[in-house]
Amino acid sequence: MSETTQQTAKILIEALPYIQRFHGKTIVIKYGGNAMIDEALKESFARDVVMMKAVGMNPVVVHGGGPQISGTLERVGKTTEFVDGLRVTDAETMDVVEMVLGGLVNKDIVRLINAQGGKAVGLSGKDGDMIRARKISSGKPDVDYGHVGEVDSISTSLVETLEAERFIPVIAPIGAGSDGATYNINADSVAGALASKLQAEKLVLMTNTVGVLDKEGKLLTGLSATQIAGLKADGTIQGGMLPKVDCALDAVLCGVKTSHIIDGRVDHALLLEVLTDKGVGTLIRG
Ligand SMILES: Nc1ncnc2c1ncn2[C@@H]1O[C@H](COP(=O)(O)OP(=O)(O)O)[C@@H](O)[C@H]1O
Ligand SMILES: CC(=O)N[C@@H](CCC(=O)OP(=O)(O)O)C(=O)O
Repeated sequence: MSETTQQTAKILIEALPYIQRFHGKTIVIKYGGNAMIDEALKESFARDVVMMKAVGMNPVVVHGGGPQISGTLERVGKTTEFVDGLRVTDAETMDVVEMVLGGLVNKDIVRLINAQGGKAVGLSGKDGDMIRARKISSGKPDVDYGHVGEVDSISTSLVETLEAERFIPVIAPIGAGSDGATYNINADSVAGALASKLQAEKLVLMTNTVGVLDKEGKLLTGLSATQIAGLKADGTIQGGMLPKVDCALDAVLCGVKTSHIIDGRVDHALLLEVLTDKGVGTLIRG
């Protein structure tokens, strides 16, 4: 047998303990809009999700689509502003967010997963009364976030029903408020809250950096709550990385075994994280 054949067998067998450990376990994956770069990468993401399902895990996908929302807003001539990583969302912007996230982006991911042989079901947080949201305050007197919400409560019965029937839930981060309004929720926050409620084995946040970087731009492979507080205080962690580390940390503090921030621009990053010895990205500990 050739050396490469042996190497292939070694790589395959390396996955065995992970397949055994994660069999029947829920893994919540946040697929960020910045990681949806091209068709080939999106296809390999979909293949990874289907592979996870095929070996007995329960992947649940929560997706973003920030750049896709911004692109559509630009096309209709509407400016958009982020404050501390969250999009200020007036009523008109909310309509666009719901159309882009709940429609285009959601159905694109569903299509990709189904094309790989999975059975994906696209949902927004409104379906099955899954996500109840409440308006958040920016804490700044001059910034009204409008329709930006945070998770008030999550019902997991729909996700659990889908999991039991071997479907793969694909969820857009939109919630309904008890005030009748629709809310735009940061996708990382939805993924974190859902992972906590499901007591998931893992939360994997896929983004467009190799992980959390220090002041010199070097990858931090592991982070504790104390280290995160320090990096936030000195401005090393900022913008979109703020809600990401916050929800990754909240999730592990609420019982999710591990949270990971990984580079979604790398082909098969998800599979490498879940099924191999190679730690990729940043691991968040409680
Ligand atoms: N310390 C840091 N390490 C890595 N990225 C950081 C850091 N601080 C801020 N960022 C920024 O956060 C971005 C990731 O957040 P975001 O753009 O919201 O991603 P996503 O769309 O995947 O949710 C990175 O591309 C980077 O510009
Ligand atoms: C309140 C808020 O900022 N919501 C996000 C929702 C999408 C998202 O989180 O997308 P990414 O994960 O691709 O950044 C937004 O409007 O962009």
